[in-house]
Amino acid sequence: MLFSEQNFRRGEFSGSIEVICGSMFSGKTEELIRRLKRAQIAKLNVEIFKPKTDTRYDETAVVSHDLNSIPSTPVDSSSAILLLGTNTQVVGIDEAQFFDDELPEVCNKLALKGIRVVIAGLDMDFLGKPFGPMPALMAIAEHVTKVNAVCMQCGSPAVYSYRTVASEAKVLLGEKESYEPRCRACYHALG
Ligand SMILES: Nc1ncnc2c1ncn2[C@@H]1O[C@H](COP(=O)(O)OP(=O)(O)O)[C@@H](O)[C@H]1O
Ligand SMILES: Cc1cn([C@H]2C[C@H](O)[C@@H](COP(=O)(O)O)O2)c(=O)[nH]c1=O
Ligand SMILES: [Zn+2]
Repeated sequence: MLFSEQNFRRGEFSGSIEVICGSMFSGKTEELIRRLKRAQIAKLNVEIFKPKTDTRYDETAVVSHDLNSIPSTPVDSSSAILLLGTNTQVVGIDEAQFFDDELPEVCNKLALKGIRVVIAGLDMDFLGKPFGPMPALMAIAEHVTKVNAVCMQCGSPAVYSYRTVASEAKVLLGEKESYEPRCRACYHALG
């Protein structure tokens, strides 16, 4: 399924929520960008948001590890997403794990206004625990897509983000210098 369709109910567009989740390097951002660019090609009004704190590759754009990118608006809370333009038809949100607990309700309000909401985020933190608002978003979504990276130890499908540096902080921005994707067996072999 290409997720480019709008739902119809009684002849009017109705909104929906799609979640793309997985470990680091699993292709979440690429899949988000792919769906949003298709919506732009379909001439829909698309607005894209990311947390202001995520400055890893760019202050404003959403950028994948392969440096595919799409312009976005950095916001410091989920409620700011509700201030979008009145003719917005599709909303994209990247790094959803870093948002506050109000994000699911914000997305629900957008979907009830007829907006298609596409969200990407880490389902688990480096400890293998559910990350921020992601479990609640997955619960209320019409569609959940879980993507896998490649385990850097054995080449199997990877669902965990293993932290390779000494830090217990839940939030530690980084890429390959600080994390590697691992499969279940390699992650639990404790390094
Ligand atoms: N171990 C890995 N497994 C899969 N992809 C990887 C890996 N390391 C680097 N990549 C690259 O990362 C890209 C995915 O980047 P991105 O969409 O930004 O991932 P995510 O948002 O899930 O962190 C892949 O297309 C691939 O080129
Ligand atoms: C596992 C984990 C990750 N992070 C940070 C590291 C990156 O900056 C982002 C994830 O980016 P990606 O697009 O999914 O590659 O999150 C973190 O702060 N804490 C963690 O436990
Ligand atoms: Zn492995």
